Amino acid sequence: AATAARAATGDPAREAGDLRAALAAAAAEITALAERSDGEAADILAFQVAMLEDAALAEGAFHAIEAGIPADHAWRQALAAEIEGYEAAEDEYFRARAADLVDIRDRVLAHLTGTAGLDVVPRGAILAAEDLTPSRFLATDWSAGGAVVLAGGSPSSHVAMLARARGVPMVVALGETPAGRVALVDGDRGVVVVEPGPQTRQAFEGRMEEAAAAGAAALAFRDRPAAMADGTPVSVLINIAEPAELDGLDPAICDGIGLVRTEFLFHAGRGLPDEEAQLAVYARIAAWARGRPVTIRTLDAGGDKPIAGLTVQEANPFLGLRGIRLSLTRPEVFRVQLRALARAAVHGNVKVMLPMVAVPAELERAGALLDEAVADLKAAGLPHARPPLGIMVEVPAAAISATRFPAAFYSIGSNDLTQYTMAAARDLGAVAELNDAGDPAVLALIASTVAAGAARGVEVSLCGDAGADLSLLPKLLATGLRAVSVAPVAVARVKAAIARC
Ligand SMILES: C=C(OP(=O)(O)O)C(=O)O
Repeated sequence: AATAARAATGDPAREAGDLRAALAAAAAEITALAERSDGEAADILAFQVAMLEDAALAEGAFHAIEAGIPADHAWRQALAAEIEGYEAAEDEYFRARAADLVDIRDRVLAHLTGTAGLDVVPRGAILAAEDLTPSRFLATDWSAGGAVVLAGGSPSSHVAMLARARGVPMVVALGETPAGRVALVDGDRGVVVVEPGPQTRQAFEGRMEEAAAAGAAALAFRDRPAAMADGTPVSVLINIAEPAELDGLDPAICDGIGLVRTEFLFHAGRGLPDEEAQLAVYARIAAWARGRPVTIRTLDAGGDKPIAGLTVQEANPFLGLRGIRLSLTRPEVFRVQLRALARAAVHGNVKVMLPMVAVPAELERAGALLDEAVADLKAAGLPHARPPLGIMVEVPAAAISATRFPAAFYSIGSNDLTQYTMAAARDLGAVAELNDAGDPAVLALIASTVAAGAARGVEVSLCGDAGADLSLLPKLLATGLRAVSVAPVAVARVKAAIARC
């Protein structure tokens, strides 16, 4: 939130009004939080509300606005001076208040820049909870840092995957959380140290420095094409779950986008997105890649990804009406997405991918609907192209007999393929050990999919989290796999690991 851009109105009266509204909204938000808190947390929040309601805090900002400075800049400048003052204080109590001011600054900025509604996790804070939904995670601004510890959950759940993609340290299935206490979160080892002593802190800081150094060394690989030790090229693509992940990212670091999860469009809480709204997003993503392939997955709702107005409650949601099954039962919704994708195809190298395909008839029916959408667009004179149609291989039935599917490409969804092969739900900590993508049974299905791709002469990539598991990469490449799609933050270290294979 502290860095989001805002378009200034150029009118000091409106800018002042916007700042007043943002101050009031932030105060109301913190008051509501304080009402749900107790102890020290409630005291800190009450202090923040008092600061916000003190007219002196924003006085400098309102003067700057009168002089023509936009509201967000004026507020940032005014707070910078205050924060500096507190940071320089002799008294430890006052120094500690600087963090509260940073929190207040960011909340008000979130309202000014339209990212309000996002919870801002302050620097160094750990979110402790029983569990966390993917949409709640996405509604939180992690740009300042922060970590998550969960009493429940599982390392292969969607929320864990989102945290990995954004580099947010998360430890799950703790049984209980250290709420309200000081802790160190070690996401690499899955360890939380509560009330660490000075030696533990020092050792931890040393490891953080080492990790930063290893990350810096891997960075040298990020901008080059990936190749194994003997020079064999390997494609490294990226996965994204929302277009904001592309902001500031250079497409030259990857060979394209191997997976765009489109669920974010349907989570916005404004009903199902229409064709124009979808087209705008897909076209933007396609154009970003500058000619590189962009594989957009059709809606993969259901399972642990419920969508209001679309999915239904089921006893076994992972085995139910999800992915392509749901799209085929709601053709009026599916058609809108297919039309938007065909229209976006003129903006770049778009490929369309179907999730949860179990039988060839699903691919055939989706292909017929895509053909219909293309014919309608042609009749309406709208620019379009027919994108190649491929499938996710994530149901064992498809992996065992992939050659039966006349798909333009295969993309192995190792997260779901693992849960279905091992019969171990990806969101359940109790069976997390069984949910192992490196199990020989899962690797055998990956190898058979790679062989099917070779037999049919179509591309095979892997877009599940296994692709970024450095200890698993050598085994994946040993199956003949030559394309992986990983979170943007993982590109450098995956390329570095491929070079060691
Ligand atoms: C990439 C995958 O899809 P998702 O994690 O979005 O279900 C997968 O199952 O491996």
